[in-house]
Amino acid sequence: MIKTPYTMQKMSCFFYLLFVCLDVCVVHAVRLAQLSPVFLSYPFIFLWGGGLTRAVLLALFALNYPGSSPWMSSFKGLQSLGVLCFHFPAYTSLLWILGQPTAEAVWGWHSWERVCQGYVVTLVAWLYWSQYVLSLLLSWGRYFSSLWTGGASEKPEDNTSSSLKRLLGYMRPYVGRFGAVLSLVIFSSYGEMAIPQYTGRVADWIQNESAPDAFTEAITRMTLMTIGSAVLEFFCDLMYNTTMSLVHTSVQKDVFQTVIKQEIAYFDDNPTGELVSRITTDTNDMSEALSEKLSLLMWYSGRFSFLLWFMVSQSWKMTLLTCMGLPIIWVIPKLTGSFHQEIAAKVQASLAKANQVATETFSCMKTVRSFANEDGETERYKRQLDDTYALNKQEAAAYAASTWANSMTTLALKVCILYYGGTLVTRGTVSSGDLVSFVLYELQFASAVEAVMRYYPEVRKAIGGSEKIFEILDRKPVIPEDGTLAPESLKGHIQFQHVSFSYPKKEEQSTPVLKDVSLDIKPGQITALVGLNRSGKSTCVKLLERFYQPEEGQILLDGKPLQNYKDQYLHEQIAVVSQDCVLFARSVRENIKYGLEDATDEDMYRAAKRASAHDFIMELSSGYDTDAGEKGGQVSGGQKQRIAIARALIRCPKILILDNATSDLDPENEYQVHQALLNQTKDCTVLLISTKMSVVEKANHIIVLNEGTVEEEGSHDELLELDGFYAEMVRKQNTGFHRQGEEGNDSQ
Ligand SMILES: Nc1ncnc2c1ncn2[C@@H]1O[C@H](COP(=O)(O)OP(=O)(O)OP(=O)(O)O)[C@@H](O)[C@H]1O
Repeated sequence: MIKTPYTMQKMSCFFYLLFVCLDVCVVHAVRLAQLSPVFLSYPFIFLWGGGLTRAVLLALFALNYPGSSPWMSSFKGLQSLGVLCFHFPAYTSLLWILGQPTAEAVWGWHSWERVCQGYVVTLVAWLYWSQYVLSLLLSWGRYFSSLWTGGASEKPEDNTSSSLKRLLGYMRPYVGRFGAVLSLVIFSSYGEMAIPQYTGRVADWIQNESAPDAFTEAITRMTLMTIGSAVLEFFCDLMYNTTMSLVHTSVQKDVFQTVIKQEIAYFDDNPTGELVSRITTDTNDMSEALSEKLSLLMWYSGRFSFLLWFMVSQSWKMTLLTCMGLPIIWVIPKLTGSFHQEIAAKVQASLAKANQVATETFSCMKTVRSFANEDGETERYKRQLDDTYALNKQEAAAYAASTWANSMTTLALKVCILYYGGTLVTRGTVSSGDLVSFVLYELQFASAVEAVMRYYPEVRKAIGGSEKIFEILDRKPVIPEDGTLAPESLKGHIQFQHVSFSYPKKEEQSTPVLKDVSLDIKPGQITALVGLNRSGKSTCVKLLERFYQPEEGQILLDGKPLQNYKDQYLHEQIAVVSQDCVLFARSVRENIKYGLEDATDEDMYRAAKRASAHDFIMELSSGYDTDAGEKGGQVSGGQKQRIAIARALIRCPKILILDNATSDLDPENEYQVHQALLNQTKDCTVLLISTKMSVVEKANHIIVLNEGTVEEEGSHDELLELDGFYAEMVRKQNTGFHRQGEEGNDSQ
């Protein structure tokens, strides 16, 4: 017979019904067989054999029935089948091992009541598997065994696990404090058990007033333990939060240190705001989550453990009932809650659409008015609001259902416990005080488990979020190894030999900025580098500062490759003052002595005088202690540039690079600064970059760059005589502006 999809659908509808019918038939057939004289003397063998027969027949049916559900033939389905068929033999065997009476269980397992009970147990087991309770417990076990010991876990690590390991690394120096916190958590959680425990004792005393001291004793103990627990909690919180602040500070410090050591290209690719957010916001979020949620998780875990312990010691049967009921308590509100959330999201989307209509209408008000369509727009808005109202009604119903389901399931569990507890009290297995204590424990237990389930994923998420921080901490800067050269005397002879370079770009193809550039910058001379904007002048300077590496060719300093010099030495010998020089939001003194903490005030005054900055600094409100920073600074753009020049000169560099350094100065000051600089840096190699031809014409040698290549070079006079690119630039700068028509008139 060909099975059409319709036939298959019908068959699958009947699958579970047939499954239950078959199970009932098998159970009753086994029951009849059990009564046969052959099996009467081997009840346990029969019990297990019956379970096996049941499992095999049901599995064969599940695997072969054409409309069988895929879940039933999956591992989880077969696992549940195993629970259904073998939980009772296992339970009965356990009773037998514990020396408990088993006759009722052995001969009564096929009753209707027991069969239904079996289905409930299987359902609870399935809920455990399908929820993350088990995975949560397992992953805890895995974490605490592998992380503290530093051992490798079996599975490949996920991000959260590796981030947690790193975090624990930061916590390790404070292991003593964490140990103390843990002890305080344990003692304080234990103290919290006093109220339910002694309330039970008081209930016992009410029933049986024969021991008059028992009441006073119970109340006294309860009070002392509760106060003790509160005091310990206070100290624990204090110690935990201060320790976490220490951890936070050391993470922040390390991130800052790692970022500052990255290559310059890294700062080109990562906006400053993003880097600052990594150091501040991300670390703050992580530490807040850890301080708040991890501490709550710890508290509730402590409470959970003690509650479980006390509940088991009170009555293991009632504890088992509570544990079986908990998954139902979680799952039903979760299902109704997710339905509510789904509708709430739809309501939000609908509201956003209504807002969009309003925004669009008001922003195009003139168009609406000129087409006299006010009523049309009002109608459109109303239609949108009607949609929102329809969804609102659904949301209200879903919310009510979710709250109702929540309280009903909790109530149902409590009623079950009270009913079962009541029967145990009637049988005399537990006292009524124990039942009171148990009910109070159970109340706290449900909320502790719920809190653990809520905070655990949040803590995991926060730890996983810290992954970005650790990514930065793990990043190795792409910088060639530091050189070893640091000669006592340096001539300052710079050579670019066939240098080609393009800026590293993440996605797009990078275009070459320098193409086969060869330059010879003679020691002790003034060399000017000129060219149109974006011709690559500043790039040459950045390569000299070793911010980037040439792709081809090499740069020599005194005949030796630049990368062979020590980084610190190089930056002491080469001082760069650029147009976009930045002063820090600190005093003028700190700015000039930047990076040279042992420089004397005399050195500072000398450098300031050479940069023509001393006089104006002395006139500032607080002299050298005036704030020179970007914000709130009292110094103008030109003055800032002269302070930046003083900052460069205090190092007595061998090579001075002025990259449009005087562009913010008026002609008078520019002349003064240049004159002072050139007079006082006689033994220095000076590389002068300027777009002003009047500035560069005094240079010993002029190199003209055009679109990343050397166009021409020579002295000012030689280049003028050549009448090429440089001569054209000089001409253009000396020619005034005029309108085209006027040009025509002029020529007439
Ligand atoms: N950090 C960077 N990342 C990517 N491209 C860059 C970077 N810095 C400069 N460039 C590009 O390199 C080219 C050369 O720039 P450079 O600043 O060296 O020219 P310049 O001659 O000094 O120009 P200007 O006179 O305008 O300062 C330009 O196209 C510029 O956009």
